[in-house]
Amino acid sequence: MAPSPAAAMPLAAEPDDPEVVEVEIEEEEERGVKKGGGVAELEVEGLVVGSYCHDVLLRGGRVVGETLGGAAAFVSNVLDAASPAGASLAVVSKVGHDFAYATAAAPARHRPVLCASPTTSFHARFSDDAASAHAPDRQLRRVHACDPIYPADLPDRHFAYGLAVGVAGEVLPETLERMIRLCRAVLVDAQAMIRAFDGDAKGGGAVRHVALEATPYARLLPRVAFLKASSEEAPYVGVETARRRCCVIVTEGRDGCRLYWDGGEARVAPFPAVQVDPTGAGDSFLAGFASGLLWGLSATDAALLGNFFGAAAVSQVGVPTFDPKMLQAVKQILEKAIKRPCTHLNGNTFTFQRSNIHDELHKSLQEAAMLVCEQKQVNSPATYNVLALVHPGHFRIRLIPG
Ligand SMILES: Nc1ncnc2c1ncn2[C@@H]1O[C@H](COP(=O)(O)OP(=O)(O)OP(=O)(O)O)[C@@H](O)[C@H]1O
Ligand SMILES: O[C@H]1[C@H](O)[C@@H](O)[C@H](O)[C@@H](O)[C@H]1O
Repeated sequence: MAPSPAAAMPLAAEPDDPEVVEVEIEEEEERGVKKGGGVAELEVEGLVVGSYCHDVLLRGGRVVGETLGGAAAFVSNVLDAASPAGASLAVVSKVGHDFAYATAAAPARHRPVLCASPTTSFHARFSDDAASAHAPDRQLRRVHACDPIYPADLPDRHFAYGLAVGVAGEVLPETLERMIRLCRAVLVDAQAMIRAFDGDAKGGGAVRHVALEATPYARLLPRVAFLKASSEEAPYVGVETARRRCCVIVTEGRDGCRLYWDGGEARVAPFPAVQVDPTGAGDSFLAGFASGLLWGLSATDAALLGNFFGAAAVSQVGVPTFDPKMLQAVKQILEKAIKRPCTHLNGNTFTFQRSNIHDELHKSLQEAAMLVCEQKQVNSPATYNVLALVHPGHFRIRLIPG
């Protein structure tokens, strides 16, 4: 189906909510918005909720790598790198005293809350068979579960936007509800809502999916702006029902993604990548997408930025390091394409239509993506038998020699 003309997406909070009116006034005052026609650079704060974790990567029964994980780690990495000037981030994440990435050279970017329970940890068992873009590429097992994130753990202030990105059921339904009240637009990763765990008392067990409709999160969907699911998760989300309540984005691995809203849909093309580790692709996609919205792009155009950062994520093991020159090039492309360096996520509506800069933006970002691929090949002369090719100098991960 061809993308439809502009469609309107309501705010996360009800427009007649007195809290919203109050926020608008406070926001204007806090941001020093110039009145009377002056150009204003808005300051926008986002809220990311979800815990960091330890990821242990296994192949053929052997541990081949240990990395910082958790969607919040990947998401904040991209948002910090790609958001326009004036955008900042608060991250609410819980870890145990065993957390291994607090003091490393490239630590978790935002300080987590320390708990008595151990850090959430996952074992990701990769198969040797080449996975299709739509098939599961790994079996996940939760080994430990840290404490949930409660509504009271969220900061007591309002945010322009929020990302609910749990990995182990830690974003409770009541926490998501509080996020919806605090944030003007909320983006949710389906994995925060539909994961269930076969388990023992310590939280260990295989990761399964349950139907979103059967969870307490389902009633919150009409107040969510965007719901992202992988193609493996999409059947549990029920795209046809969900798209009537919010915009649903289904990521399709190396095939890019599709957006579904009430009244239209669009396919957004992928970028080239040499995949070494698929972990965090969906997280990086969601953050790239959110930063595209912050730059003022329509949802369909913003998904290009999602695909770009999804491709960048699979090119490295663990939380990726971005080349500053690549980031500069991306920001220049956006500044040139948008011609209006102001943040937009606090607008009243989102638009979905593919704009007339879509193809030009795709072409320019494709050139930046090629730079990433070429640079990677120059920097990675050695072939490591880890997940495929691995950057030997990557310091955020501990690779177990083959
Ligand atoms: N091999 C690839 N080549 C190019 N882009 C990719 C590739 N894999 C993923 N991407 C990009 O990343 C996005 C998210 O990937 P995917 O659909 O695999 O998410 P996911 O299964 O949620 O990932 P994960 O659970 O590993 O974080 C895709 O929509 C695409 O834009
Ligand atoms: O670090 C990863 C990542 O955040 C993935 O999005 C999630 O699916 C995994 O459970 C987690 O271990």
